[in-house]
Amino acid sequence: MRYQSTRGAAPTLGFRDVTLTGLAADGGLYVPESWPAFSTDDIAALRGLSYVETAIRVMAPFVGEDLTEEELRALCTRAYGRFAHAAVTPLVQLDERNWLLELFHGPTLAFKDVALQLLGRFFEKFLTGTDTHLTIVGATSGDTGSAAIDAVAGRTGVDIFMLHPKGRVSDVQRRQMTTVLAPNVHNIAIEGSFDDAQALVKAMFNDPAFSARFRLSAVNSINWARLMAQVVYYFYAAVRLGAPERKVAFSVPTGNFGDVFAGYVAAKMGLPVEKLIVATNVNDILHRALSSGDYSTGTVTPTAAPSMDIQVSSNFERLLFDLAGRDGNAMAGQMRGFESSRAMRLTNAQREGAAALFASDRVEPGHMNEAMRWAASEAGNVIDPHTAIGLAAARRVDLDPAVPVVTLATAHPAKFPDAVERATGSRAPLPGRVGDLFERQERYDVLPGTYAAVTEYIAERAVPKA
Ligand SMILES: Cc1ncc(COP(=O)(O)O)c(C=O)c1O
Ligand SMILES: N[C@@H](CCOP(=O)(O)O)C(=O)O
Repeated sequence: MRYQSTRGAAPTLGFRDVTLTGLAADGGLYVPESWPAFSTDDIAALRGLSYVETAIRVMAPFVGEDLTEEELRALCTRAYGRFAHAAVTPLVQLDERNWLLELFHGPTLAFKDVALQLLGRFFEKFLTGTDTHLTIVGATSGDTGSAAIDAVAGRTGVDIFMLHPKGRVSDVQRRQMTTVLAPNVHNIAIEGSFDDAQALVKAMFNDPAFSARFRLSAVNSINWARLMAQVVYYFYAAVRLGAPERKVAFSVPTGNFGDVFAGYVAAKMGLPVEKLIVATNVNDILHRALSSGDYSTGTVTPTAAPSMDIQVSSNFERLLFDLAGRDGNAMAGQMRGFESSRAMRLTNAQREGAAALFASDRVEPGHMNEAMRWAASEAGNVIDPHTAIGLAAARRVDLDPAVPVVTLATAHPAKFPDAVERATGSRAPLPGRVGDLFERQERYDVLPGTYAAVTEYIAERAVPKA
C-alpha cells in the first residue's frame, strides 16, 4: 500500500514512513492511494474473532509488506493486553435501538488509547536498530495528550512535546499528562485554544528550517496510523450487530474529524454503514459544513465537553479530498483559501458526496445533560459529556427504526467528574489504576502561544538529527 498527500505535491510513502512522518511535506495529510475492498464474505469471516484477530485482518491491507502478520499480531496483543476489558471495546445495549461502543477501557480512559497504544509500538518497532531519534510534537484538547504520553513515556529514541490549552482541559485530563515525570515527556500549557496549539504543531512541520533540525513525528490524527487503528472497532461492532447482512449507524462525538473519518474508511472498505452521525457541541463548524456547506471558523467556546472544543478539524481535509475526485492541486487551492480567510464553501461534489453517508447534529448543553441523565436513570449507564453529545444526536436522528445506532463512548465519565455530577447528581469515581492521580506530583511549563516561544523551548530540549 502506498500513501499520497491530499495536496498532491509530496512524495508517496509506504506504511513505515507514513507512520514515522506527521504532516506531508506539502502541508497535506496522507491517505491510502486506494481503499482496500472487503467482500461480504470477508466481513462475515470476522464473526466470532477476538479484537486482536479482527484488528489484524482489517489493518493488514494498510500495513502491506512493512510488518508480517506475526509481527502485527505481537504488537496488537501487547497493545490491547493493556485494556481493562476482555472485549477491548465492548458493546453495551441501552434500549431497543441504541448501543454504546465503550472505547475507554485503555490505560488513559479515552478512545485515543485504542490507536496510541499501537502507534507507540509501531514507533518502537520501526526505530529499533536505527539511530533515528524522534521528536514528537502534538496538540491536545485533553485526551490525545495523556494517551500519547502513556504510549511513549520512558521509551528510548523518542521525546514527546505535548501542547495543551492552559485551563481548558479537565483537572483529571491535565494530571494524566503532567504527572508523568519520565525525562522524555515535556508538557507545555499554552495561552490559547486547542486550535492555536494544533496550528503551532502544523507550522513546525511546515517550517523547513525547524524540520531539517529535528526528526519530527506526529501522534495526532494527522498521523494515518492513528485512523487505521480506529477503523477496526467499526468492523468489530458492526459484525457483532449483524453485519454484513444488517446495516448499522454510528453516532460519533466529533472534534478533529478523526474518529468519524475512520468510520468513513470502514464504509469505503465495504462495511454496510447506514449513516455516520457527526455530533458536535456548540463549536459546530462541522455541523454547519455538512448541513449547509459553510466551513467557516468562529471563536472557540469553552464547554463541558472540552475535548471537542475545536473549530479547525484536521481530518475534514481527508474527506473533502476523497469526495472531490482526489485532485491534489484543487485541494491545495481550497485549503490555501481556507488558511488565509478562515472560511470556505464546500463544492457541490463535496456536499452531495458527504450527504450520502453523513448526517450531523449540534447538541446544546441542556440536551447533553439530558442525555447523561437519561443514560444514568433509564439505561443504568453513567456516560461522559462527549459520549452524551453522541447519544443525544443518536436518540433524535431520523432513521429507519430497525437500524441499530451505535454511539461511540469516547471517554470514561471519571475524566469529567464535575460535568457528570452537574448533570446526574453523582460523581463517577476514578478507576483503581488511576485512583491516586490527585496525590501525584505535576510537572509542566506555561508558555505564550507563539511560534517563537514554543519552538525555542523545544529546540533547547530536543535531540537534533544525527
Ligand atoms: C472524549 C473525546 N470525544 C470525542 C473527541 C472527538 O474526536 P475526533 O477529534 O476524532 O473527532 C475527542 C477528541 O478528539 C475526545 O477526546
Ligand atoms: N480531542 C483531541 C484533540 C486532538 O485530536 P487528535 O485526534 O487529532 O489527536 C484531544 O483530546 O486531544
